[in-house]
Parts: sequence; structure tokens; C-alpha cells
Amino acid sequence: MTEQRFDNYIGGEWVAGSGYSRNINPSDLSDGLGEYAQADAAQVAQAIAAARAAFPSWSVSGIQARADALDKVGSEILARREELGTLLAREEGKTLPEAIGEVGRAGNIFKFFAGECLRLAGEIVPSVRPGVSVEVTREPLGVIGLITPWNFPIAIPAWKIAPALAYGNCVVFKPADLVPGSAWALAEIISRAGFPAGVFNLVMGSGRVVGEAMVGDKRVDGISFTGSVGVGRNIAATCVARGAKVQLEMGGKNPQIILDDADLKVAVELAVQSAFYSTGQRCTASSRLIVTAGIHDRFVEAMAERMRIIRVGHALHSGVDIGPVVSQAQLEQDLGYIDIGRNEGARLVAGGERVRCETEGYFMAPALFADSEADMRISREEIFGPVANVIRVASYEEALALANDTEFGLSAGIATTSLKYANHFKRHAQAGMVMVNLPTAGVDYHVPFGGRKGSSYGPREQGRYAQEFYTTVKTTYIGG
Ligand SMILES: NC(=O)C1=CN([C@@H]2O[C@H](COP(=O)(O)OP(=O)(O)OC[C@H]3O[C@@H](n4cnc5c(N)ncnc54)[C@H](OP(=O)(O)O)[C@@H]3O)[C@@H](O)[C@H]2O)C=CC1
Ligand SMILES: O=C(O)CCC(=O)C(=O)O
Repeated sequence: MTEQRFDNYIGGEWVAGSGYSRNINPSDLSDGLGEYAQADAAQVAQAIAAARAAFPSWSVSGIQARADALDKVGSEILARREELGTLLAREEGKTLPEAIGEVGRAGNIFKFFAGECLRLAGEIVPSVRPGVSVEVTREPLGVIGLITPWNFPIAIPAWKIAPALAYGNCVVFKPADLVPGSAWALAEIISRAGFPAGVFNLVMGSGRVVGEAMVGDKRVDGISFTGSVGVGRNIAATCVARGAKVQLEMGGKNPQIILDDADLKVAVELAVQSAFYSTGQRCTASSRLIVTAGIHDRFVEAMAERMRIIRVGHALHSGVDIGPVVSQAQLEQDLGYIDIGRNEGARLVAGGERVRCETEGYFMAPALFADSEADMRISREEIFGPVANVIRVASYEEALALANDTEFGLSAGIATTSLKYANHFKRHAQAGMVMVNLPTAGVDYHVPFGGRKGSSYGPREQGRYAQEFYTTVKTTYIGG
């Protein structure tokens, strides 16, 4: 039976791809979600031209119209949360409750930025010259290329598309080839929300073809990217060379410190959440559990006990805690790190093997290593799967030093009942986001998101801080 075909959206029209690729359910490889268009470079150029043509009038469009359209998108996403969550869980493999939660987040983001349209403010400041006044205002950046990863198929697109449109930009959006279904559903909602033709365009296809064509095109004024460090750095190099604005969200090797005085139950629960939920496929996941000696053995034992009741299975089945890994390549990467950890001399406490379920999919048991050292590859490299390791330290000071000893700086967590250590950590953790007695993953949608060092580049995403990337500042001097 032939599967339904889903086309690109360019200049207000649905346009057939130059080819199609099949979207497959990682929980059940016999389940196809449809065939999704693959754009070629010519179609990308067409989408950029449509966005450029729409920009002059959209950039000065009324804020009420923008707010209404964004609010409509948000309302429809929220109303269809279960259906869209099912689609998302089916194509990406996170569990249904996680997927419905992500869809809810996407809906709320559109509603938040509907409000932000009305709140964009400027400044009037006195001049140092008599008889002159100075205005500082924000204007849209222009045409923005958005490149998103597979691990949050609707929330990450939402937190890039909504602010881009709210502040008057036109968008060319390239979702990850592994998860075009949620992106297409979002585009379809946007196509009916009242945005003029060309303001929003969807071009599906591979990073090598579609992504590179967008990044290299001089008519694209800015690129916002989330994904791997290697791809992000190449994108930045191209953008900087041609003077385009660039915003990157990349990897993490987020530390989770557990101090002797932590509540053991709280510590275990947040470590399980940070390391294994969403199959560990979050840039905010923690795969580095840094534990002080006084609680270390009790913590490892309690983790092993807790992991025994984690249920791995089909993302749509009830009672499942952790769905499959997203793809064969990612599964091989995760299992490869199990071998690397073993070969480095770390002790595998639990999990790490493939799991057979009633359907054929990319299932693996979450894995915990102990007795690992800070300089091992499993302690330093982002794994992006359900694999965590415990590093024993003697003191809070050693824990903090290790937490900061990484090329990344996205999220950092501490489990402690000590206000003194919590406050010190909050101040000295070299990360964009700090979590006290909470998992390193799982963030709010209305406050800044992003990191330091190798994790991020450019202005923060989300909340009102998003305007830093999606607008450009103008200073106007007015004489008498
Ligand atoms: N920080 C995060 O949230 C994420 C981090 N990662 C990390 O990256 C690793 C690999 O995942 P992967 O999906 O391959 O990540 P990538 O960085 O390859 O993909 C992210 C996005 O960039 C696109 N892309 C790929 N190559 C190019 C290019 N040359 N020019 C422009 N765009 C491009 C991808 O397209 P397409 O996939 O369609 O080809 C996708 O849309 C993971 O194991 C994990 O470590 C991955 C996902 C999210
Ligand atoms: O932890 C979260 O809520 C967000 C994580 C995220 O954005 C990511 O993994 O890319």
C-alpha cells in the first residue's frame, strides 16, 4: 500500500519535492508514517525568494495581526495536543505523556510570543547634545533560516518559528529529516493561521542539501540552529564569513552533583529523570553523576534498584517509561559507548543491552556505570542516549571543579539540603542553566534557554530574551 505524501510549503503553496523519504516509527520499524518531500537546492532558493518577497510588507505589519495569527496557531496546537503528541511519539520515540507534554509546550510558546508582539518596547534617551533626542528601537532581522534537530520535533521548531514571526521576520524552516511529521503538521497549522504567502516556508530534506543551501545563501540574514557541535561550528564559520547573524544551541555534558547531605530519594529520582527519560536524548540530559564519598555507595545501590522498575518499550504503550532510541545510527552510538566505558575500566552497574519488545525497534536498557574516572571518554563526550556514569569525589569543592571541567556549559545540577552549597553552586557553576534539587533537563518555556562555552553561540533562545537574535537595534537621533 502506498503511503500518504506530504509536500513542502513554499510561497503559500504546497509544492511536491524533488524526491520523498519515508518516515519510520523507531518503536516499530514496520510502521511508516508517510512519505515526506525532499527539497533540492532549487526549491530552497525558491523558498528564500518567497520569504524575501514577503519581507517588506510583513516587517511593517500590524502587531495585532501578528499576535492574532500566533495565538491561533497556539490554540490549535493545544486543542490537538493528544493527536499531535501521538504523531510525535510515533516518529521520534519519546513516550506518549512526554510527547503530549512537548506539544503542550509548543502551543504555550506560540501563545507566549503572541503576547510578546504587543510588548516589544524601545527607549527614548536624552542626548549628550542639547536639542537632540535619541530613540533606540528594534526592527526585524529579515529572512531567517531555522535548522532543527530530531529530539524535540515540535518544541524546538516552535521556539524558533514563533519569535521569528512575532518580531516581523520571514522564515525558511528545515526540520530534521528523521522527524518531518511533526514539522509538517505544524506548518499545516501555520498555513491556515492568516500569515501572508511567503512569510513562512517549510523545506524538508537533508542537512547536506537543504541545510547547506540555506546557510550559504546571501539572502538569508540569520540562521538559528540546534544540533551537533560539528555541524554547528561549520554553520557558524559560513555565516560569519558572509556576515550573517547566527545562533547555535549544541551539545552538553551536563553534571549532576549529589552531595552527602542530599535527600537520597530526591537525588535518585532526579538522576533517573536527567539521565534516562526521553531516552537520554536531550542536550540538557545528565550523563555525569558526580557523587561525594559519604553517599556514593548508597546512591549507586539505590539507582540500580530504581532502574530495575524502569520499563522500556513501545512509545505509545501505556506504562512505558522510556521509548526507543531514535535511529539505528544513534543506537549504535549508544551501544558503542557501553563498549568504550567497559574498555576504559568503568564498572557497568545496570543495563546497557539491547531490549527485545513485541515490535521490532531500537530499544535499549538504560545503562549506569560506576567507578569511572573524570578523564574517561564516557565522562567527557556527549553520548545522547540513556547512558550515565557515576564519578566518586571527596568533597563539594572537588565536585564543583569536576562539574566545570568540560568543554560544555549548558545545564548543571546539584542535589543537596545545604543552602550554603546550593548558593555557592548557583554562583560558580559555569553553565547557562542551574538546577537545584531538580533534574538538569526539563525547562520552562518563558525564560532564557542556552549555555556557555561549547554549548551555545550567540544570543539566548526563548522568553523575551529571544528578541536579541530575531531583531536588530536601530538608534535614531532627532534634532530640533
Ligand atoms: N543539542 C541538541 O539538542 C542536539 C544534539 N545532537 C547531537 O548531535 C549528534 C548527531 O545528531 P544529528 O541529528 O546527526 O545532528 P546534526 O547536527 O547532524 O543535525 C541537526 C540538524 O542540522 C542539519 N544538518 C546536518 N548537516 C548539516 C549541514 N552540513 N548544514 C546544515 N544543516 C545540517 C540536520 O539535518 P538532517 O538531520 O535532516 O540531515 C538537522 O536538521 C547526536 O548524537 C547528539 O550528540 C543531536 C540532536 C539535538
Ligand atoms: O530539557 C529540556 O526541556 C529541553 C531540552 C532541549 O531543548 C534539547 O535537548 O534540545
